[in-house]
Amino acid sequence: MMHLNEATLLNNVRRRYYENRIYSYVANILIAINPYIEIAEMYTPETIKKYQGKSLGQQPPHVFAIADKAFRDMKVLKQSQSIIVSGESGAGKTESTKHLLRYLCYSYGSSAGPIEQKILDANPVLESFGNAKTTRNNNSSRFGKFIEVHFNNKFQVVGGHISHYLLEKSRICSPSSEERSYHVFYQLMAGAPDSLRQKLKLTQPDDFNYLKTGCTRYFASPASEKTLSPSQKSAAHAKQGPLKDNLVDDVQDFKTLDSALSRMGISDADKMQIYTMVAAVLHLGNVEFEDDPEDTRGGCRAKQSGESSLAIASTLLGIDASELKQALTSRVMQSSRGGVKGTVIMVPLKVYEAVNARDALAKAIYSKLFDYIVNRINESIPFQASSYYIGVLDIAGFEFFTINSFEQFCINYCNEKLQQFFNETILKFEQEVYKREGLNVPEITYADNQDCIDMIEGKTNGIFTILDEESKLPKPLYTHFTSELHTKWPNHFRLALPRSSRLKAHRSIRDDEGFLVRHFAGAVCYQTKQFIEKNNDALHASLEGIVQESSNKLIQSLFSTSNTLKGKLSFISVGNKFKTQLAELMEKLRQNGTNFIRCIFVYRVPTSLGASNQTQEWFINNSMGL
Ligand SMILES: Nc1ncnc2c1ncn2[C@@H]1O[C@H](COP(=O)(O)OP(=O)(O)OP(=O)(O)O)[C@@H](O)[C@H]1O
Repeated sequence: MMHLNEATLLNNVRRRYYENRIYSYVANILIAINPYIEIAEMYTPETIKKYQGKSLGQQPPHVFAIADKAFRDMKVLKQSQSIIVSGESGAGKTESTKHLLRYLCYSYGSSAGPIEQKILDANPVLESFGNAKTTRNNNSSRFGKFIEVHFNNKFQVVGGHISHYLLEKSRICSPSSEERSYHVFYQLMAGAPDSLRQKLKLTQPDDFNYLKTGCTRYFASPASEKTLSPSQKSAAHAKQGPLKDNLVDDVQDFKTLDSALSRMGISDADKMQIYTMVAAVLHLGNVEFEDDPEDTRGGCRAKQSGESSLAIASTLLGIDASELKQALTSRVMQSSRGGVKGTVIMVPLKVYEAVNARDALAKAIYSKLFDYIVNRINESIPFQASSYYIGVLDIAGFEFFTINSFEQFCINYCNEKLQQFFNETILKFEQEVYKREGLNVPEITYADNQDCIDMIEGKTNGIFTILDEESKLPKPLYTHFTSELHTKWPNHFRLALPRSSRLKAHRSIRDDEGFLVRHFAGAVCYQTKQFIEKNNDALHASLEGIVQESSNKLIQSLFSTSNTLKGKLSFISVGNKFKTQLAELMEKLRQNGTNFIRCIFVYRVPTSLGASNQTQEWFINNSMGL
């Protein structure tokens, strides 16, 4: 390109996109535009063959070329490789990841032998439990992942390993109105055989509090729709028909999930335990609470209308119904004087506290189930003698909404770390090459974001540390945490009060209810209201106690390792866990060779504008999240 700037680059990829050439290179970085249609011949076995052993540039730009480059670099440099796939939600990261894995397994495995098949089988399973319909993407991954494909010293695929990050938990109890919870809930209701649905007492999405706040329609093709009986459909589904997507079909996807689980070596009995836990979460959500007029201390009781749900949930969870009821409506406290444990007292919970306890239990069950599923996948793709691996990182890009909470804070922190890594790898490296070759290229300046990272993760006054300290107080308060933050970082360029936001909606947030971080990609204003709850992975002791004694072996084992401090509210820091996981990931990335893929999402031009100057303007303003 004669003139290289954002506008010419954008125009170039746009013109290529209109010719179905969705891939372009900027140096070694692949730009991938989501085509939203199947492009003929794009990913066929013949196309795979064309890229095998070819240097970048010998064939048109392609995600396969990056996979092959990683493979060749691994072989020649004798070094493990990473492929970092970035982009906003819906940009095509997960689809690119799947193509990369398919390419590696087909090209350098024993032509999709059992191990390769199991690596590929991980995708439908992960998607059932970790993906959901959002307003931006019908199949949005609500967790980050680093998938390693391991090779032996002959450079053949021998196994794999998946690490996962930050499953979005708020979705489990309250998906927002246009969105859905995790696919598996709908897949079970739409696609499981009658006998299984009856056993699990699964009816239709409207019947469950945890689903009915969101969209209750299934994804179904015309053929799948015909298999659904009226009793399986929600009112919205019956009225408006199914949601349609070429890649998502709840009826079909249940069958795919079930057979993928079997191929992974999960027995019918273990599958039953998995499905049971999924159903238990839904029934638990139907247990509701009201003030107890007989309790003088302002406690609550379970509503009569939810008794049958309580009974079903307890049966499925393998715990006694009355014990579950008690653990949801009260918690155990043990007074300690002078280090000696005193009497045990039952503290009644208020309605909102019982609701929080119930939701915390549901989230804990589901997220532990997700951990278990990933562990089982990893057990199914073991390797003894791995020499090197190629790891593909598929993790959410920078997020900036009107309301930004703890999840956005963690994701944006992760993106700060990845941006720093990108700066180190690409920009520093390029400049070293220019210098070495004596090219007179002016030095490229870029904003160093170490100060932002330090402010977030620093051991003494980092935001995560301040949050953890607040969480350990007897009565943690988000307003106190927020004030502490502003006090400890009064004049830092990266941290400001919400009122300094350019957005009107943020300027009305009180000083002790939010903070603004000037990230590398822009300023984001965070609302701290739920930071303390979202940063705590612990259940209160009474609840933890009863699930640990469940007669359901899977539930018992999943909760057995938890470190409950008997008689006290324990605290398990989500932020700290993420920080540690991310440090491990960055360490791996730094040791490996690196390849970058940047996915871009193209908004479709409203057809109402037609071919006009307005369309052109719309496109320039809205088209690509570069
Ligand atoms: N290469 C492709 N060819 C055809 N369609 C694609 C391609 N890549 C993505 N899509 C379409 O775009 C949708 C969104 O892609 P994908 O799920 O990969 O996005 P993502 O970046 O992983 O989003 P999220 O962060 O929400 O998980 C897919 O479900 C598919 O319909």
